[in-house]
Amino acid sequence: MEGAGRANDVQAELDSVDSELELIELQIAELLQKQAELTSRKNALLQQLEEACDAAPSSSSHSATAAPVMNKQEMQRYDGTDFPWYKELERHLKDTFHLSKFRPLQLRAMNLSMSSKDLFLVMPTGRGKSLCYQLPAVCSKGFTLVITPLVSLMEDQIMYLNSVNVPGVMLNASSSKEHSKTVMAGLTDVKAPFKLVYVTPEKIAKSKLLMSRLEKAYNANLLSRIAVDEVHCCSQWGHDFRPDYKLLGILKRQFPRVPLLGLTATATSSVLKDCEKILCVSKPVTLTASFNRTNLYYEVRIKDSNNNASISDIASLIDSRYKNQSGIVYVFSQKDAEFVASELQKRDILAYPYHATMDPVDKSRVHHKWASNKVKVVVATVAFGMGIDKPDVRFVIHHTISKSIENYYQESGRAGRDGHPADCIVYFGFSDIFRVSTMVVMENVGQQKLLKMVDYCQNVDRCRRSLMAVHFDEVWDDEGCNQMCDTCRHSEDHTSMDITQHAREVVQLLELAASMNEKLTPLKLVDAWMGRGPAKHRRLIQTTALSRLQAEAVIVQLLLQGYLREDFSFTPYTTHFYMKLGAKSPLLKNQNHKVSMKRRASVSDSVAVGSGQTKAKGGKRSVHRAGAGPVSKKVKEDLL
Ligand SMILES: Nc1ncnc2c1ncn2[C@H]1C[C@H](O)[C@@H](COP(=O)(O)OP(=O)(O)OP(=O)(O)O)O1
Repeated sequence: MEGAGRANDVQAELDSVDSELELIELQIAELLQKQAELTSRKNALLQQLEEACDAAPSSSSHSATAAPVMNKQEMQRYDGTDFPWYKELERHLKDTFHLSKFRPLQLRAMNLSMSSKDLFLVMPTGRGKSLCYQLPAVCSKGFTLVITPLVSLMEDQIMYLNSVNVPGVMLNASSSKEHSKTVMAGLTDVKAPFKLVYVTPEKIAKSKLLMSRLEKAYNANLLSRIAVDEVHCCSQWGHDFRPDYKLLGILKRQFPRVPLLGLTATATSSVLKDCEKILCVSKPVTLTASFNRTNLYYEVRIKDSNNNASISDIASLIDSRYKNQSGIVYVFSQKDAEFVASELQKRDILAYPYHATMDPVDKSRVHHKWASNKVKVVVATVAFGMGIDKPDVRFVIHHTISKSIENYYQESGRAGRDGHPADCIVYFGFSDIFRVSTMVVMENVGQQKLLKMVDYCQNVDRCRRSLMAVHFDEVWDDEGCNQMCDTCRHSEDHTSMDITQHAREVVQLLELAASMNEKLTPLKLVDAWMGRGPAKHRRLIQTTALSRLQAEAVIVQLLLQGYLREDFSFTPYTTHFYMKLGAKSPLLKNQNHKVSMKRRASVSDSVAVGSGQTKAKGGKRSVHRAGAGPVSKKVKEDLL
């Protein structure tokens, strides 16, 4: 009797906790709604502020704190060609650097820097930041001092400058005495034997001799400009803090008349504020290029457990939409690089593998053949990245998802550097989530970042650009996308599906497994739910009628929404992943609680759920047999 009374009490308390949790859910939903409204209001206000500033006269009496350093009209003046140095800039752009025109913001940055303004330039990787100090260096008296964190970056730059006959030298911890002596002497030589002098921040911090030579050069007006590459390294809030960068404030204190140019591909406004203080520059002009690559088309395709089907799909794309065009297929592992390349070869596609453990000679041979268009496709791990600067890459296909959206942006961003349209397609497979998890398990926020990538892939109703933009502190809305992603092209093509009952079944299954002291890997969970597990389970649980892809999509959704979570255990050889109940799973006990997911309406259940699947432009789907025959004679000859 007493036991029954106690059970009633517990049940009553549980009900009350349930309703409180439900209330919190509602409040969270309301807060999220409010956040969206406020963000949109904030953007509208920022727009109004910008317009008001534009309308104000340039010599306005705004207080220094309220007004931006320069208004839009003033800024646009620096895009002009009527500066005394313009002809020289243009001549060297063509004759020395062999480039036909400036890229967006380059001329503005150069004009500002040549006008002796201090400048922070935030531009995505590969957009041409270096030219913004290299070209002014060539057109100015004396030399430009460049602070770079890595010796390898310096070496690349010097190699490039030598190839275009621009004298550049570097000084770092491993420079020989003789070399250092020559460089030090050159710094005060009025004939300016070097136009660019690259040094590490440690050199500035530790070499008194260097500082005294720079002082002499400054007094002789030979130090024309200071460029601080990877300027975000100054700030502890940046992602790559370098203690020696903290000491670079000495440059502006010692050489106040020399314009400073800080360059970075990644810095929020608070990081830049911090850099401003550390470098002792007062109110620099900040130029920020949008990270939105408008010429890239983003698409997600669902990969089922049959790996060969996705390879056939990739082969079909390369054979039709990308016929004779250059591209990269990114894979997860070295083994995958070999496997996928050989499967593509079997399908008559000349594709070379590339990964970190290959012989360096083979690596550079593959790189060279690809760069010179003798081979169109490289199947590579992310080791194929640094220094890849081919302009005409028309497609980057990810055979496996990247470990974060930031990584995906970088990797896929190797497409379309020439500004012409190019495609970025990622194949999203359920089991890949857990393969990539093993790679990021030790990283600080690795799992969270991976789940954001999964969310990007699972999404069917939001512009893919807008999902990426959040990671760069930017707003790229659906209009800015211009139908250059699959969700914008199919904007009406999704419905909401109630998955509450499915969620309850999955939770019941995991509870049953836990009661039997069994751990379920994600794949076993799907198997068991589909009635493919051990017979003892099948008797006890409600199996699902969903297709495998649907079942996987529901489980991914439950993982993203926090009804499930990943758990892992380590052996000396591998990491095992298991599915566990997540923080929100108790909410399912409440009969009024609802869980839903969005899905593509037009995609047949047997093909994909939550997929961005679209047909290749040529209209063709996979035409090759899975596991097709041996490598063709033609490909064999080309491989030799
Ligand atoms: N105006 C231009 N026209 C054509 N190509 C250009 C132009 N300016 C630069 N480039 C090329 C030169 C390089 O091959 C490539 C990338 O330039 P680079 O200066 O290395 O980029 P970046 O400095 O922004 O990248 P990172 O962040 O990797 O240092 O772009």
